[in-house]
Amino acid sequence: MLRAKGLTKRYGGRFALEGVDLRVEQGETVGLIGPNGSGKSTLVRLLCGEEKPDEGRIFLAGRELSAWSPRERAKQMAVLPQEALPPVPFTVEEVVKMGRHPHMRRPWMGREDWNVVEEVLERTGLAPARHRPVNRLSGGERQRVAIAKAMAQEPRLMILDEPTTYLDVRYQLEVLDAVHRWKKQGVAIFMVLHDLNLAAQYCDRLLLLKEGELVGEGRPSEVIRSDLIREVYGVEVLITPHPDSGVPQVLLKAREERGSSPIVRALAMGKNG
Ligand SMILES: Nc1ncnc2c1ncn2[C@@H]1O[C@H](COP(=O)(O)OP(=O)(O)OP(=O)(O)O)[C@@H](O)[C@H]1O
Repeated sequence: MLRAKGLTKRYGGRFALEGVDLRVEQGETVGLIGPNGSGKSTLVRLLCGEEKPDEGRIFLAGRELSAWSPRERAKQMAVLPQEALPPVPFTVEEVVKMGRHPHMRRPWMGREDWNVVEEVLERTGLAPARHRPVNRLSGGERQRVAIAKAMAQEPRLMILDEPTTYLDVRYQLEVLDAVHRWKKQGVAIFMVLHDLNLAAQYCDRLLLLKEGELVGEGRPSEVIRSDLIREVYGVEVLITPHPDSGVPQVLLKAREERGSSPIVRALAMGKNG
C-alpha cells in the first residue's frame, strides 16, 4: 500500500533523514519509534506529500505519490498530524462530515455519506456531543473528533503522527483499539509512537530511527531490545514479556549515580535551603 525507497531530506545542509526504505502492506500496522529529533515527523511529512524528499521515491498503492490528484489521494490515504485539530468554531458533526469531501461527487451529502457519518459518530462515542462546537472541547476530545473525521474518510492507508498525544490512558487505549479495528478491516496503518510499550503492543512491525537513519526494523521482539534501546536512547532499560500477550515491555531503570547530575545536585541544594 505504501513503499518508500532511499528517502533523504536535508535542512540547511544537515541530514534530517538519510536513505530510508520502508513498506506498509494492507492490514498491517507499522510503528515508527525513535528519540526526539531523530526524523520521525520529517518522514511523516514526506510520506503524506506535505514536503518533497531531496532524494528517493514514494509509492502509494503502486503509483508514485506525486502522480495522485489531491482528491484521489485523499480517498486512499488519511493523515492525522501531531497538531490534529485547531479549536475551530464548527460542531463535531460538521467536522466529521468534512471527512466525506473526497467521496462526494456533488456539493451535498448523499445517503451513503450520511450513513458513514452516523456510524462513525456512534462508534467513536461522539454521537451525544455531535452539536457541540469543537472550540469548546478539551485537547483529548478534539483528538477523538480528528480521528472520527479520518475514519469518515474511509482511507486504505492511515498515517498517524503521535495519535495518543493529549489523551489519558483510557482514551489512549480506545484510540489504539480503534486503529487496531481498522487494521483488521484491511487498512494499512503507519504511526509514530513515543510510548515503546504501546508500540510493542499495537504494531506488527517497528522501525527505529536514530539521527535520520533506520537502525532497527522488525517484529517488536526484534527491535525492543535493551542493547538497541541503550544505543539509540542512551538509557538503561529492563525488557520483560507482557504477562498477557508476551510482547516485550520496557521498564525504565533510574540512573544509578543520581548525585552526579548537575541538575539533580542543584535541585537537592535548593530543597535543603
Ligand atoms: N523545517 C525544518 N527546518 C530545519 N530543520 C528542521 C526542520 N524540520 C525538522 N528539522 C530538523 O530535523 C531533525 C529531525 O526533526 P523531526 O521533527 O523530524 O524529529 P522527530 O523525531 O519528529 O522529533 P520529536 O520526537 O521531537 O517530534 C531535527 O534536527 C530538526 O531540528
